[in-house]
Amino acid sequence: MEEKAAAAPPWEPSVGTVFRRLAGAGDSGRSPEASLPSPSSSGNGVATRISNLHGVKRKPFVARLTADIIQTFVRCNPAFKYSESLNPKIFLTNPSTPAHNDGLDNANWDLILYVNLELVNRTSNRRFVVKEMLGQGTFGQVVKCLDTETNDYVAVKVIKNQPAFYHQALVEVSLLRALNQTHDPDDQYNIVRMLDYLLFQNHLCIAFEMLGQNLYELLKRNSFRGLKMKFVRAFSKQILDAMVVMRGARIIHCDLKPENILLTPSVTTDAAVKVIDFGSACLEGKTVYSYIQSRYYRSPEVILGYPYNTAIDMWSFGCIVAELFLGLPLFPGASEYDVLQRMVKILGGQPPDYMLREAKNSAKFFKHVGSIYRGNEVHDGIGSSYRLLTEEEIEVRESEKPKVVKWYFPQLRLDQLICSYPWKNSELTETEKAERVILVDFLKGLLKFDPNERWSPLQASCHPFITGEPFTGPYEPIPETPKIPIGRAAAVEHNPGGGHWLAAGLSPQVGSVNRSLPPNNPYPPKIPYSYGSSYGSFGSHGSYVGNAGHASSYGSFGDGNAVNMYYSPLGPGFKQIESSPDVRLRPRFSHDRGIRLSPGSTGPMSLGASPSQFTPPNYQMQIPSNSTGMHGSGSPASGGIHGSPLGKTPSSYSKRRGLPMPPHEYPSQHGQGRHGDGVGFSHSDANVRGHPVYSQNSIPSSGYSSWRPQIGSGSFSLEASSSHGPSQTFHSHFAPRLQTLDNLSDSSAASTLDNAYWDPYFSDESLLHEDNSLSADLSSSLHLGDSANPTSGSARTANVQSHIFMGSNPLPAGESYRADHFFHASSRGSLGGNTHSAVPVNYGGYNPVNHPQQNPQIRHGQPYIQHRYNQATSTHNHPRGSHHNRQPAWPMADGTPWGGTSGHPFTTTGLPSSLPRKDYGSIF
Ligand SMILES: Nc1ncnc2c1ncn2[C@@H]1O[C@H](COP(=O)(O)OP(=O)(O)OP(=O)(O)O)[C@@H](O)[C@H]1O
Repeated sequence: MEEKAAAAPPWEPSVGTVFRRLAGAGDSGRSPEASLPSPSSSGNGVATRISNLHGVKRKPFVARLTADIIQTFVRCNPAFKYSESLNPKIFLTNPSTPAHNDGLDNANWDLILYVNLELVNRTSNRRFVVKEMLGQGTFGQVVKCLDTETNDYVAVKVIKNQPAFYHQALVEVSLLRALNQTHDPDDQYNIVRMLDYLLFQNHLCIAFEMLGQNLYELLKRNSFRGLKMKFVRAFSKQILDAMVVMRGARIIHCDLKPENILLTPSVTTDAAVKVIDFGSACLEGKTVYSYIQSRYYRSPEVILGYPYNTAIDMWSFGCIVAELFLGLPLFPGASEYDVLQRMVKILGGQPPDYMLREAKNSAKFFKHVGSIYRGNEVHDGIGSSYRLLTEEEIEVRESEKPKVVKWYFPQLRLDQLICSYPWKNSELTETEKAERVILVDFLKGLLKFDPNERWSPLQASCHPFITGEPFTGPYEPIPETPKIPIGRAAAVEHNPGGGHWLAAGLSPQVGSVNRSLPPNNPYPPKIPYSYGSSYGSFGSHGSYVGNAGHASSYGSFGDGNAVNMYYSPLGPGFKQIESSPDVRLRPRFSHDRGIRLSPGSTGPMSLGASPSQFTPPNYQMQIPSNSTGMHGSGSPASGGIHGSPLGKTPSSYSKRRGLPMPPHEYPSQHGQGRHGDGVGFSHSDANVRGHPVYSQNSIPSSGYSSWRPQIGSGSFSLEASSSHGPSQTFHSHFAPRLQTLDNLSDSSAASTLDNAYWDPYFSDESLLHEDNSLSADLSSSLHLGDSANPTSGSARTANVQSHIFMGSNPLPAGESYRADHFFHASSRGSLGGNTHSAVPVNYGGYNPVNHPQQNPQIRHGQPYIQHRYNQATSTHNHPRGSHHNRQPAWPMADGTPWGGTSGHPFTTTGLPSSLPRKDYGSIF
């Protein structure tokens, strides 16, 4: 070779051998050797060595040393053996130190996830290969996974291995399943699709379609400058569409906020979002928890401890819309008091007197300054008998200053705030001014203090801000149904223990009134219209006493005389997944499927006080009154926890927000979340919360005698009746068919509880001694594959016998929602011009949920990979090719930036770290 090289010109490859093109893909049909020079021609054996590597030489050198390194090694050394199991694991969970569940979980009961771990649905053998962390929330971790069945990426929520999380996640599964399959079967209404759910290593895993970044991140990326009006409108409309469907299904989301609105992948200029996270949701009429919604988005009625319904979501929605425009939260209070005073200042009113008179927490925030005369109530606060306490008064009362933070925008009324944004001398066009006037009018309807006056999603959908119709003056929605004010139809008693009893049948909804369409009803009867004032059981403060393996839902509903209680998340028809993933939580009672009260029973739920939305209150009714409680010191429900173990952990907080976690933001550590709310925290309340003991005197003495849980009698039985469930006619096409079930009580149920029923820390060993009879019979519509946990015995086997209650198709045969494009991103919404292809508002046949069909493929297809919290770059290409790796919709594909307001006063790229966005009140 040296000779040849010497002979050849220096710029020319010597023999065309080593530099000669090797056999490759294009050489098909030729043997690799055929394309090589013969050893004799090279004369130096180089080609021989090359030919020995013919298996790998087709690939670029870099590939051979990276992606094909194993093959290369094998070629070099046939004795080389590769085993994936020997790979060092790339852990995604933090901390990744084994602590529970035979080493599978960390100290937070999170499954220790690592790259390429396969989450297997044992029933279907569908596998989800973990790829990377997407986010961490209250319930566990959300990871991006490769669905080996479809070869698409999906987002899998891996729920913590804790009973309360598990049960609440079941509710999420149930509600989403109902929404997806029954109410939005064609994926038109901007609600996230649930693809599968399974049980893996004692963790409930829920697979969702993969979505993009959330609206909070979007605002953040826009330096909190707010979005262009056209995007505000487009997103508002889409969220409203989802809310119309949710309300139709009587589902209260309970945690609407920008973080739970995710962008869908966008390949066009259209901006599309979907609502996620039904982990806090409940059915209207089965509202159980009083401490719900994230603080900034928390409605006045929730803050005040007043019965609530789907109107609380409308409040949150109003906050979101304002935030999308302003770029900053409208009521970023550091405590509930702070939020309230911002509401009062910005909106120029206060909650109506009837609400303040009846709400449990009124005295924490308001001072009664005069006699209450019926009919003398002015809801805007003028002439009210109540006045918001000053900070000084709160301080005197609570012995500590209320938590308040400075305002990040001028203290202006809503209209000024919107119309003068960005609050410096900037020229607005006439169109912009007019658009803002419409937006203000829109927001005013959403942010009405009185939930009975607050617009419904359907009413809001008809507002000119959404429809693009000419705005001729303050919008007057057409009434959807005769109003039965929340709370007015029912007496409210204050539980001496701090609980809040909604007496009188638990539901003020008079079914018969709402069963008929109002004569002037402008809407076709496709959407339920009568739930506005229904709320049913107002079990506001169930203390955590554990959840012995039953879905935590119960609540009540009824019309007039009947009250139905169920332990099922979806009420009757939803047979609880009998077994929790953890054997400790397996059910002990067979009455879990439902409890029906006898007609006329109007007993309140026996609820103590709990700050947790997810506090399962049911067993409170079954714990002997002399019980000292079973919260061991290790139990999250014990002591200072005051309720639920569903604590937002500091880690999840900081991970999601990238913000420091102030001590008061640790509800699970310090008790009940409320604690973090400064004035919202009541010590007396706290003493009651979390007390597991059923207390007779916590039940109002009068009027409820017809219903009592059978405590200590060896049974837990309630009379059943099939005649007073809500009738089918009560629900329209969208509504879940709340069928009644007979014989749901079981008098053979045990009456006593031991730690295994409720104490998440109860020893596994104890359970080994127990019989297996409680292994659930897992054959039903909820198929949770058994845990792959090798320790899973039969007792752990969690067959699920669950008939998730599904209504029928929401639309009558032959009817379908219009599929017109409702939103065109390229359009410029302008006043009165109807330039954004608004749905023609035809009150005679208006369908409020017209949905864009512009990107059907993206609703089903997989989006680009958007990293939200770790912001890491994906190393995993989508297996299906480039169209799955679309760029994020940032800016819009047509180059339109999201924000459009110049001269925004904020230069920060984030909210001050001292300003946590929420206190996770939705959980606690
Ligand atoms: N379908 C999805 N596609 C992409 N990312 C998702 C999806 N669902 C959830 N995520 C990500 O995971 C995060 C947590 O999800 P989710 O809100 O459902 O959990 P959570 O435990 O209920 O959270 P939170 O604490 O906000 O209540 C979300 O903020 C989002 O970033």
